[in-house]
Amino acid sequence: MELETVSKNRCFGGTQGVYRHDSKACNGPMKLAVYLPPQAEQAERDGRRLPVLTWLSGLTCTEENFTVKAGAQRVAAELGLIVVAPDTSPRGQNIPGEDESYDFGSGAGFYLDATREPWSKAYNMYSYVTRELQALVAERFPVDTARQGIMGHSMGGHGALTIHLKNPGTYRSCSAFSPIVAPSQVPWGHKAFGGYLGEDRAAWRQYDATELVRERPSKATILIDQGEADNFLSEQLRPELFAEAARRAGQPFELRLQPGYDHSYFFIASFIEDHLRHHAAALKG
Ligand SMILES: N[C@@H](CCC(=O)N[C@@H](CS)C(=O)NCC(=O)O)C(=O)O
Repeated sequence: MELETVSKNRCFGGTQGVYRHDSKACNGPMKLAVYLPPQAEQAERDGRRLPVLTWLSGLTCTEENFTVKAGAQRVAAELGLIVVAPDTSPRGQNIPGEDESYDFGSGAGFYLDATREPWSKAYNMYSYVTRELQALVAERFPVDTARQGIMGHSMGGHGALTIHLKNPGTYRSCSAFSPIVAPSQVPWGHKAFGGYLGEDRAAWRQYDATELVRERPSKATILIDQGEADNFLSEQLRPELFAEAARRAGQPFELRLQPGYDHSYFFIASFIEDHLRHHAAALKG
């Protein structure tokens, strides 16, 4: 698969890269950021492979927000983790309404495969992340596909939880910041799922972490951080709904409520180290 280099910068002894490629699932060019820790060069020479984490960002983000704001590289370098951060939606599809709101269309792919026209021709972020990006990264970087984790923020926290619960053998570790845990029950989810999937609520269940955890809890311990001063907490995020369903289903998890923290990347930067260590420990060996 072709991968065009947009930029490359030395960072904590490794390399922060940004790349572009043509995506089938998203019907056009997609960008992604990949951090290679310093261990990657030696690993490539020795034919060894490193664990990889996929980060999924939230509404309005591109591959850039996490890369420049979370400060994940220092600890990823220490732990020898490759970190991949894709864009959050297809771009430039010329679909009416695509760029009208921050919570639908561009920047708001919701990590699902749309079934409604015209969105279904491009808005296939679930297949993009779990198949196309997966294959591309495995082909182009020294990643150990048996040691993969997934994490994300807000809409990307929803993506991380649902993708882990649907593919626990591939994405073996999971964590989330301020995730949308029950999209079927909150306004962001109603708008996105209604628009991409239609009004048949049965079709929504496969992309709702609170529904999924009831039916198929995983064995991994899911780490969730949530700021208590997050403006979206009570209307859109509602982590208690997931916690209750997870408890009943026997899903191991740790939900940490962090006093004073809001929804921003300042919150993510404050706790990203814990998340990276959580994944590294789960993917060890
Ligand atoms: N634009 C929206 C909020 C969007 C928002 O908070 N996006 C979060 C993810 S849900 C984000 O990460 N924004 C980009 C950033 O902070 O760099 C609003 O003003 O209500």
